[in-house]
Amino acid sequence: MNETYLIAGATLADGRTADLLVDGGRIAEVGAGLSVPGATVVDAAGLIALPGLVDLHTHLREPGFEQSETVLTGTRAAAAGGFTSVFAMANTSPVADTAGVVEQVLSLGDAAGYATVRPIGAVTVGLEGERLAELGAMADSRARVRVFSDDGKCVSDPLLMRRALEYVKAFDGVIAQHAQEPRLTIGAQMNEGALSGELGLTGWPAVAEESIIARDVLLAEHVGSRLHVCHVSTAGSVDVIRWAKARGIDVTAEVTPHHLLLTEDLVQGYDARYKVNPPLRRREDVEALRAGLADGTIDIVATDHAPHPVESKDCEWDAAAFGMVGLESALSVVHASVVENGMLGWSDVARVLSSAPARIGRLSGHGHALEAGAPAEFTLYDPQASREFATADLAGKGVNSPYLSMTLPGRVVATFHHGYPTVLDGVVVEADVVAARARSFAGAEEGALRG
Ligand SMILES: NC(=O)N[C@@H](CC(=O)O)C(=O)O
Ligand SMILES: [Zn+2]
Ligand SMILES: [Zn+2]
Repeated sequence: MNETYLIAGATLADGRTADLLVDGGRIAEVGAGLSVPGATVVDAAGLIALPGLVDLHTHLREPGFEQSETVLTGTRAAAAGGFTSVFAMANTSPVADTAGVVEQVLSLGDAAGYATVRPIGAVTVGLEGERLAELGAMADSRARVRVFSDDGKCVSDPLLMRRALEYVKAFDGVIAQHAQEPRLTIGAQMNEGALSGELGLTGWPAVAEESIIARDVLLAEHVGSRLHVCHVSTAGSVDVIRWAKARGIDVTAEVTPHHLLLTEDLVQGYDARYKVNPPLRRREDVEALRAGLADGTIDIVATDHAPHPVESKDCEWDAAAFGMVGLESALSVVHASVVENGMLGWSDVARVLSSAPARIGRLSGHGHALEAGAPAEFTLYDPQASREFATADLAGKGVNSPYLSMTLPGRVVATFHHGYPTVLDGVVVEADVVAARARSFAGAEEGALRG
C-alpha cells in the first residue's frame, strides 16, 4: 500500500523554497517544479518544512498511569505538535528500570505508529535513589536505551551519581539529571523570592538546582562521562553550564518551552495549571534562559510534557500535582518566545528541537536534514497563523496546559512519520489508519533486512 506524496512549495528552514517528493518512507527527491503522476499533492505554500521534531523529555505515563496518558495518546499529542520521535521518561508504574519494561514501552510505540518512541531507563531501582538499575541490560535490550534518568526525582547521592556516569560510558549513554537538591526543597511549592513570601507558599530556591548542576558537571569531568541537565530554569544554572562548557566538560542542557515564556507572576491566582517542577521563575531567569539557548549554552528545547488527570489539578495549590502538558504547544511557544524577537531563526529551531536532541539521545537512523535519501520525517508549520489556544488543540489525554485561552502564533499543518502523514490539514490522522501504516512500514523494513 505504498503511497507517494508531493509536498509542493515548502519553505525550508534556511529560507529556500522546494518541493519534496515522499516515497517508500523516504524523501525521494528535493527540487523545484516536481510533478509526479499519482502522487497526493500537499500544498505547502507559505509553510515552513522542519525536520521531524524530537522530544528528549516526554512523560507518556504508560505503564501504570493510563488515566493520565498512554503511549498512544501521548504520541498523538506529539504528532499534533510536529514531533516524530519522543524519549519516554521512566517514572511509570512499574518504573522503567528493567529490559522488560523498556521493551514493553518500545513495542507500544511501534504499534501505535504516531512517532518513534525511545524509552529512557531509570538510573536507580524504582527511582528510589539507593541502588543502580540494570543499565547495561536496558542498553543491550531491543529498546537500545542510551538515556537514563530518575526524572521526577534527583539522583542526589553523589556516589551513586558518580557510579552511574561511569557505568554508561561503556555504551555511550548519558545521565539526564533532574537537578533538585531534595533537602533544600522540602515542601517547596513555587520559586523562592519576594512573591513566595507574599503568597505564603514554601519557596524553592534557585540554589537547589544550581548546586546539583555544579556538583554533577564536576563529577562528569572527574570520570570523563556525559551529563545532560533536564529543564534548566534559573539564570545561575545557565552560568554554571556556560562555565562547564568553557572548561571542556561534556555537558548538554535543555530548557522547556514554559520556562522560556512564563514567569512566577502567574502563580498569583493560585491556578494549579501553573504548578510545575522546576517552578516558573523570575523575568530575569527567563531572559537568561533565552540568551543561553541563543548562544548555545543550552543545547535543546524539551517539552517535559507532564499530563495529569483533572482531579490532580482542580484542587488547592498545595495539593495539586506538578506538571504541564507541552507537546502540542511547544513549537508555537518557541516561536513566541525566541523566534518572534529574532533571537533564533528557523534553522536554529530545527537544531534545538530536532538534530541536537537526536544527537544527545543517540537516535540513529533518523535523518534530520530534509534532503534526498533521508527518512521522510518532517513537519509543515504555518508561521503566519495565530490562534487562541484551546482544548481542541490538545490531542493527548491531559488538559493541564498553561496556554489555554492565550493567543499563540503558528500552527502545525502536517506531520510526516515514516513517510506517512500523522497530521494532515491540521487534523490528527485516525489511530487505526496510522497503526495499519506502521505495520506495513515494519513489514517493509523487515523485508528489506532479509533482502
Ligand atoms: N515536571 C513536572 O512538574 N512533573 C513531572 C516530573 C518532572 O519532570 O520532574 C511529572 O512526571 O509529572
Ligand atoms: Zn524533572
Ligand atoms: Zn519530566
